[in-house]
This record gives sequence, C-alpha cells and structure tokens, in this order.
Amino acid sequence: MSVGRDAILEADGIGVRFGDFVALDGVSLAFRRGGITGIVGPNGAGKTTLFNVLGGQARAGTGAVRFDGADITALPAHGRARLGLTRTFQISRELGALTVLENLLLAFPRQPGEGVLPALFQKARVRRAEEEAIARARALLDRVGLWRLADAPADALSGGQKKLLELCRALMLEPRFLLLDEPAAGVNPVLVGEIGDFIRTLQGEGMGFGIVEHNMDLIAALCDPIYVLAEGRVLTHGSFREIAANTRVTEAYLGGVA
Ligand SMILES: Nc1ncnc2c1ncn2[C@@H]1O[C@H](COP(=O)(O)OP(=O)(O)OP(=O)(O)O)[C@@H](O)[C@H]1O
Repeated sequence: MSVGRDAILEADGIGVRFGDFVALDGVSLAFRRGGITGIVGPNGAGKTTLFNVLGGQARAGTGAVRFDGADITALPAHGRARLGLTRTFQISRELGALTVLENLLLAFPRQPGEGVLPALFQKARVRRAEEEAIARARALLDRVGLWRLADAPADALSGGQKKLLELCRALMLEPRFLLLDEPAAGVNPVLVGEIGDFIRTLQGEGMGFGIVEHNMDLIAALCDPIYVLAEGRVLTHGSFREIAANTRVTEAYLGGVA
C-alpha cells in the first residue's frame, strides 16, 4: 500500500543508537493525511523511540522527518506543535497532583512575549489568553464527560479517564495530526470503546492520527495501514487482515524476527 502524496508525516531512514545498541535501523514510514495509522510490534521494537523522534522529543542519528512537505528533522517539539503536529504523554506524577482543569491550562500554548508592550496592555492580553484557555479546556472536558471532575486531582481519575485527559491536553494545542502513545493501556474495555469512538469523531473533523498500541482490538477497529516494527526495523505494513495473516509478524511476536 502506498501513501504517496497523501502523506502528512513521513519518516525517512530513521536511525537511533543508544551507545552500541541500535534501537532504530533505517525506519521509513508515512502517515496518511486525515487517516489513522497504527504502529505495532513486540516490546522493545522501537515504537516509543520512533514516536520521540517524530514528536521532537529525541533526535535521530540518521534520517529525516517531514511534516506537510517541510523538513522538521531539526525542529524542537514546540515548533512542531505550532505546525500542527503533537503527541500525547502519560500523566506524570507531578501532573497528577494538579487538577484536571489545571492540566489542560498548563498545556495551552503560551504567546511569545512582547516585552515592549506597556504593562497595562500586557495584562489585558494575558487575561484574554487565560479566558480563551479556560473556554477551550471547558469545551474539551465537556466533550469527553470530564467537566464535572474539573477540580479533582488528575491522580483521582481512572486509567481510562486519564487517557481522555491526555488526549484533551494534546487537543489544547489544536493539532492537525496527533501521535497517540498507547491510548488503551490500563483502560477497561468499555472506555477503550469510548476512546476509539472519540478518535473516530476527531478524524471525521479532519484530524489525522498515528497510534502506537498493544491492544489489537483497537488497532483493528481504527487503523489502516498498520506498520509492524520488530528489532528496530519495519517488518511489514498493510491492513489489519494483511498483517494478521503474515507469518513473519507472528514469529516476531513469538521472539524471533524472520
Ligand atoms: N534512553 C535509552 N537508553 C538505552 N536504551 C534505550 C533507551 N530508550 C530505549 N532504549 C532501548 O531501545 C529499545 C527500544 O525501546 P522502545 O521503548 O522504543 O521500544 P517499544 O517498542 O516502545 O517497547 P514497548 O512496547 O515495551 O513500549 C529497547 O530495547 C529499549 O531498552
């Protein structure tokens, strides 16, 4: 399957080493504009490392990353977010102590400082930005049914609610393309379904996704194409039916890359 000119995000020959260990070895893949692309593979295959390179949290030793035709290989994460590319992060212990609403407000992009503005205008501008952030946060929390928990500490949420909060944090940046790191991990099956529905709704609004996930039900329900990573390389890619029928994929999951 070729994504070709439909690609919004592309990785080209990405190589990452940790000392002598090769975590990614010339990985090339493409994410379709407005599509939902899956990345699966056994533990240690390099999926999170690849997401870090795509999101700007880590630099590759070799290769290039392009977003919407622009070379973003050297662009830091906040620069990528400004272009419309962002990713989710697990709610850390520090963020868990903050309320649900505070988590979203912290994620709101800050305006670049304009030091020459008189203090009075600056204040008005900051207040407007705060009001905008609160309105955006409220609208998102309403959508996922978490507004009633706005003042609760994030740590008090269930695993699934935390995943929805992670998603909303990323949505505060109004991305065009979102990388989701294990959106179903630690989530009960009912909420996995709800998270999947929400992703589909966002896709219907024009957003594209890349999803790293071990939950094959969610991958099968949402993703096409799906890339299979094993030992730092792309083993194959295709529809869920195609990769499920590929014996090299089964073997990779059982421990030996064919
Ligand atoms: N900072 C690091 N230093 C050394 N080795 C690392 C580092 N980060 C990752 N690795 C190694 O690189 C390999 C790929 O790790 P990565 O987390 O990308 O895999 P993964 O496919 O996301 O695995 P999982 O499904 O278990 O999350 C692993 O062997 C891991 O131990």
